[in-house]
Amino acid sequence: MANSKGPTTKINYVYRGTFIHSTQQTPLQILEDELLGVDTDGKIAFIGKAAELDCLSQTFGFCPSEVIQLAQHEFFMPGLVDTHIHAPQYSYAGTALDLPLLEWLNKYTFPVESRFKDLEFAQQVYSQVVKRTLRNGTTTACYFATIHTDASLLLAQIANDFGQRALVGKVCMDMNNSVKHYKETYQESLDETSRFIAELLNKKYPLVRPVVTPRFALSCTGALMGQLGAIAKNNNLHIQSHISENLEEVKLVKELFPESKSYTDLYHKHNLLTDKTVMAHGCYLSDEELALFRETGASLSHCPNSNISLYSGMLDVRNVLKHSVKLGLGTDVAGGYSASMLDAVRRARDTSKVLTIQDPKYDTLTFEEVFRLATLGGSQALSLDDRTGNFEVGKDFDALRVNVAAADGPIDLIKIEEPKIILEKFLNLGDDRNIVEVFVAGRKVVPFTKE
Ligand SMILES: O=c1[nH]c(=O)c2nc[nH]c2[nH]1
Ligand SMILES: [Zn+2]
Repeated sequence: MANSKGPTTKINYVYRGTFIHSTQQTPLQILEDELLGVDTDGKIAFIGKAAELDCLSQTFGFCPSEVIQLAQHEFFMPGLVDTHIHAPQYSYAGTALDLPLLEWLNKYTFPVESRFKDLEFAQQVYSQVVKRTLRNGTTTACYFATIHTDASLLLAQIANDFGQRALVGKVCMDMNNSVKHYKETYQESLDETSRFIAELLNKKYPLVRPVVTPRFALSCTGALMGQLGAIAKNNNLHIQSHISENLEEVKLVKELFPESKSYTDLYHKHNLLTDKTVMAHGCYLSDEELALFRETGASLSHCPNSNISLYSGMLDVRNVLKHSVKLGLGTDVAGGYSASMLDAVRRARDTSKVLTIQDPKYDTLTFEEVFRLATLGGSQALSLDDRTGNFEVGKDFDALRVNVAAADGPIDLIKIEEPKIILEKFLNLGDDRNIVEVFVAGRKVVPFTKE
C-alpha cells in the first residue's frame, strides 16, 4: 500500500509487474500487477496496485510513461541473505569434502586461511567471492574472513566497492594446537579486533559493518571470549561464531569448559549471546539451549550443505522455529561446497525431507517456508530486518529481478505458469542465468559496471 505521508524524497524509478516476498504473517505473498517505487535514497517509497497508477504518480511525483514493465516470465523477489559464509574458504570450494569438521579444519582450512596474510592472494579470492555471491543473488552476506586485519579490511572494501550489504568479521583465535602458526596471542587478538573495528567504522561504508568473530569455543580461551563479548557490547556490534555443529566438537567443549552447563551457557557466560548474535549450525542444541537463544534474542544460521558435506548432522529446523528462535540460511562456504543461496534453499528442503523419512510424522518444511528463511528469516537472524528482507515500504530495495525463461537458462517452460509455480521452478531449478538484475539499497549492482 502507498505511504500515507506522501513523498519526502524524489522517486528514482518505478517497476510494474509481479512481486513475491514473505511477511511475518505469511511465508509467501504474491503481488500481481503492482507498482513499486524506489526513492533516491534507495528505499521503497510505495507499493500499490497498478490500477492506481494515476493516483500514485500524482502522490509520489513520477511520470507514468517512465514506469518500467516486467516481462511475462519475470518477477521481483527480495535479495537472498547468506547468514554464514567464510570468504577465504571460497579458494577451495568444491574440494576437501572427505573429512569431518575437526580433521577438516586442521588439514585444509587452517593452512589455507593462513595464506591470507598475503594481500594479493586475498584481493584475488575476495573479489571472486563477492562477485560470485552477488551474481547468485546474495544481497546481504555475513562473512568470516581470517585472523589478518588488513586482509579483512580489504574484504570489507571489496564488498563496499561492488555494493554488497555485508557484515565482515576478522576471525579471533588464541588456541590452535595443530597449525601453530595460524593463531594469535590473547592480546594480539584483542588489539587487532579493536583496530579492525575502528578502521572499518572510520571508512563509513554505508552497507558494510564489522562483526565480532570468535571462531568457536575450541579456538578461543574463556578470557578472549569474555573480552570479545565486552568489545561487542561497548560498540553495539554484531557477533558471530559456531555452535554445536558436530558431536566430537560438543564433547571437547564439555571437557575443556566443565564449569559450563552447556555449549550455549558457555557463550552466554562470556556475553556472546545478544540480539545481534548469529551462531552457525546448532545441530545438537537441547531444548533448554534453544530457550536461552530465544531469551537472549540470539539467532541460528542453518547451513545444510556444510552439515551434510562435513558429516556433521541435521538441524531440526521445525524445532528451532517452535522455540521462536530467529533462523536464517547460510552457505558456510567451504564446508558447504556451493556459494549460491539457491543451493542452501534446496539442501534445507532436502534435510527436512530426510528428517521426515526418518520419522514420517515429521512436518517437512514447505518451499514457501524455506523461501522465507532465505530472505526475511535471514534479515531477522542478522537483526537487519528494519532495513531489508522483504518489500515493506521504508525498507531498502534489496531485490532480484528474476526471469525464469531467460534465454539459454536452465528452465524450460511449456506454457504460461502462475507466479507461485514460477517461483518454485526458480528456487529448485534456477541459477544466476535467471537473475537478470540485482539491486542493493536501490542501486543496480548486477550486471557489474566494473570487472
Ligand atoms: O563449518 C565450519 N567452518 C569453519 O571454518 C569452522 N571453524 C570452526 N567451526 C567451523 N565450522
Ligand atoms: Zn562456518
